[in-house]
Amino acid sequence: MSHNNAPAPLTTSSGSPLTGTIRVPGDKSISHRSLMFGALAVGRTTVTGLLESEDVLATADAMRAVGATIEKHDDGRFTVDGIGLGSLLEPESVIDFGNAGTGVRLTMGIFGSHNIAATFVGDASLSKRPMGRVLNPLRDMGTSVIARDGDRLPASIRGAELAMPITYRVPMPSAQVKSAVLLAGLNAPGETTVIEPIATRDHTEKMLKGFGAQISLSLNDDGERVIKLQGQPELKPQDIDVPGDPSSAGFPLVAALIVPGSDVTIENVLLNEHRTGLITTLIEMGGDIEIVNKRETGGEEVGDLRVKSSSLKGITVPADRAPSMIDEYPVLAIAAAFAEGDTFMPGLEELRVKESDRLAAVARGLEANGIPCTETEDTLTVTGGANAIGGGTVTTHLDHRIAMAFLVLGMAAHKPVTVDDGAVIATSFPTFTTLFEDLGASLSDNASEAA
Ligand SMILES: O=C(O)C1=C[C@@H](OP(=O)(O)O)[C@@H](O)[C@H](O)C1
Ligand SMILES: C=C(OP(=O)(O)O)C(=O)O
Repeated sequence: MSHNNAPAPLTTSSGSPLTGTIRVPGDKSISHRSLMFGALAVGRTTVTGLLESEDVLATADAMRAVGATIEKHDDGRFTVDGIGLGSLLEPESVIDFGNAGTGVRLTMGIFGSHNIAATFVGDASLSKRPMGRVLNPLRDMGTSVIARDGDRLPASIRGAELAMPITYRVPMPSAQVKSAVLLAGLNAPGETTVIEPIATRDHTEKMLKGFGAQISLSLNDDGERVIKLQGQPELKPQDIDVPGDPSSAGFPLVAALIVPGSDVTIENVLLNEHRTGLITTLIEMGGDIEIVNKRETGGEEVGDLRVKSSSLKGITVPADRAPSMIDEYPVLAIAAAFAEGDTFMPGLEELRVKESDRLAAVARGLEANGIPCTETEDTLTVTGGANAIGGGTVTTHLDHRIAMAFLVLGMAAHKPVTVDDGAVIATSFPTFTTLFEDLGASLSDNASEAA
């Protein structure tokens, strides 16, 4: 896991246009859930296109620790032989989730309604992140918790003998919190209700339905989403084909827009409506992005993105779009650095509790590279243009998206850009370097040589 890897500085510099056709690895959200739901089903689930990143592999280990058998086969497929809901074994040792917020929070939900004890740890980044947002509703369902001050990791839980179904209104826009409550509700007798005032990614709902759970969605009088789950279903194994991760696609997408003369096609990208905010925003900024070959696989829309370098203009990004592009703001800020005028991004409070305080990390990184920006508690404004930029070293704070976003900056900036730790990229996008080299980008792990 990334917290065990030595920091490895990485530098990018501008050079030739980016050209070619690529595929980004499988979607991280769907990959985590494929392993979790496969573990809760009785029988064999097959997963093709699983993202083999550190976060997802930590989830595989966690599911093995409660009795699932997860294997990779020669053809690249993974199989998950599930133990079945209600039959989880007690893990024999501590569960280490490394850098993975989704992994630990959803797993707390699953374990929290089983009568087992488990202790969770993570790296320095994950140990700073708030876990109360999932531990509080779990407490309401009967889970006992001992956690570090502020409900941080390390944390130990013991699930109730019989979990109580609850009705829970999610206080912040978070698919992880929604999912943790629903997953705990799976092993609670009766109906668990989650009220979601602001829509977030719906992979848990869609995939649980595919695995045979009874789950329904309606809108209440206030227009809030009401999700109802009937507890204790028998989950049936599935064959899952994981589409390309739109959050990972954001990096070649922005790189192709800002590196002059580029023409890149990214195939097989997930186009779930709760994940496409970045594409919408970049098109509004003047980006030449064509969505072709739209099709449906496994209940999800996918398509190919053809993107050519473009003159961008600054815009105001609607705050209510944030949940559909929450992980993409660091790379959007890089696009904004090349756009004419100001790009104003409101509604960013959740960025403060990601792998790093992403609002601050982005602002400091832009400043280190001579790009004017203004940060408030929950907004970022970037003043773009074609001025001399780059030349800085960016502190990544164990945050893969900060590392990748600023490496994209270096591909188009006047001077090379160095990130202090490229090893963190393995959290979500282990093929990042080779994929960009295939497109013609210039990356170097020797900062002095490149600079
Ligand atoms: O449910 C998920 O798979 C995710 C939800 C989001 O987190 P929040 O729910 O904390 O916003 C996102 O940032 C994360 O990368 C993946
Ligand atoms: C926020 C992220 O992930 P997680 O919360 O799963 O660590 C991310 O991948 O940008």
